Amino acid sequence: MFQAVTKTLSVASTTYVCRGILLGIRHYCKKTPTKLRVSQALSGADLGANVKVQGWVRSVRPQKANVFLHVNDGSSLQPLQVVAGAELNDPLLTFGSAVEVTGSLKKSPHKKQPVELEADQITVIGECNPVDFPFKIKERHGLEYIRQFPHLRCRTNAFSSLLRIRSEATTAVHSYFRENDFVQIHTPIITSNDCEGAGELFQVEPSGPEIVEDEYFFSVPAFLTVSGQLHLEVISGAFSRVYTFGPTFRAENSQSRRHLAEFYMVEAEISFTESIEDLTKVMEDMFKSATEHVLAHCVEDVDLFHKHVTPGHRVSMLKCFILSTLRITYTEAVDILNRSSEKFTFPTDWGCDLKTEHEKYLVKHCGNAPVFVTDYPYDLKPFYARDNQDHPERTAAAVDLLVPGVGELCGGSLREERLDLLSARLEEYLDLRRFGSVPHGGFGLGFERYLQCILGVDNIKDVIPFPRFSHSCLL
Ligand SMILES: NC(=O)C[C@H](N)C(=O)O
Repeated sequence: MFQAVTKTLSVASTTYVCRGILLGIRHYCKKTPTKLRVSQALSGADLGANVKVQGWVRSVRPQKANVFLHVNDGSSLQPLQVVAGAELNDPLLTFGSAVEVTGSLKKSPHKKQPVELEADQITVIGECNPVDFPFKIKERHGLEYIRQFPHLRCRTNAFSSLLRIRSEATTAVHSYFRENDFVQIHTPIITSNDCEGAGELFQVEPSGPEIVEDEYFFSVPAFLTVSGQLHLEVISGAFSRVYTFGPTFRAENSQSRRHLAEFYMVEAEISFTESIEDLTKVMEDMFKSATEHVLAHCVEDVDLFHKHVTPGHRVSMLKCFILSTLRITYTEAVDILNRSSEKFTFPTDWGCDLKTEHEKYLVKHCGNAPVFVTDYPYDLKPFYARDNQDHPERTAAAVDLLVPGVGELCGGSLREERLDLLSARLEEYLDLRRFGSVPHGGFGLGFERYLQCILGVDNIKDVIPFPRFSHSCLL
């Protein structure tokens, strides 16, 4: 069609048409700049290109002839510097406003900021009144302050770093399991069992007028899961390595800095595991591998935390990561506590539960590094933990990982696979042991506590996007 038309034109007019087309293409190219994320723009791969960047203004510095902006879109800690002629300045260009900038990417003379965007158009997409905005340009706001604004704290450097690290740590956990031949199982959120038997359950029932009184929706009482362990144990009867990583719920009426009503738990179950050391080794490897991954992939974000948000944390975090983790038995732990000159509030006799003050002391005693405590008194552990059948003290093949600043991060046990021993303890668990039962073990790791641990964050509410705890369900 195009050829047929041009054939009828004179040479001059053909040239004219071609030039027109070329100009049209150029015009079209200019009109459709490549859309880039801030991280892509900063990588320097598109120097000289006509690009469009969308994000939120992190700073505005008007000068005589120019206005300088920092724009970020959550893809990197570093914002993109935008340089525009003073004529593009606009009173609506304020800290927190959402903008779209088009222009060309240039090499910048500043070492810290190697790429900048020379703007030829800036559009304010969403206004932000800086007087009402809770964060101010040059102020460093503490985690406690920004926690009051759950809908806006992702705009701060600290929390946006946290979210990127959290995402990368999630990938790291999945990578570890994938590389080690585990199969991921989606265990249910709604369940009729209370795995731990600890009674910290949220009951699930529909709301609304259709509810028939005295009738359960599922015909039996149903709850939000407190642990995926029992479902993993079912699957581990056919798959020797399984894991799950999802939301977990505990109705603990606690406002502590280590508890949430909704948190993420990493749980694994490994068949043909015969010693607590084999299980401990998997916990240790996962912990190290995930931390190594986070350190390698989130250099700037982790640095921000260790330098500004939780200064001084780096050393102990690196220790957690580099050293192989100490192992002590519960009996040794109690000996350490009893030999110390520390005055504890709670008793430290053999058989007593280890309280936060004890865990803190043990971690300090072990050089402010993580420590695995194994072989707890049988009566302290849930019904499924394997009886070590030792004397005179009876212990269970269970292990907890204690870490600086957080206390218990991870807990696991060999599961009692011997039907006769278990039958004395719990009727319902028995069918899992009737058909091809094998020695196995598993563990659960509180993902938020892990983040607290590697970043040195004191309060668990600061490492989850939307914290839920008693009397608080904001947003
Ligand atoms: N999967 C596990 O071993 C975790 C353990 N059931 C807990 O909830 O702490």
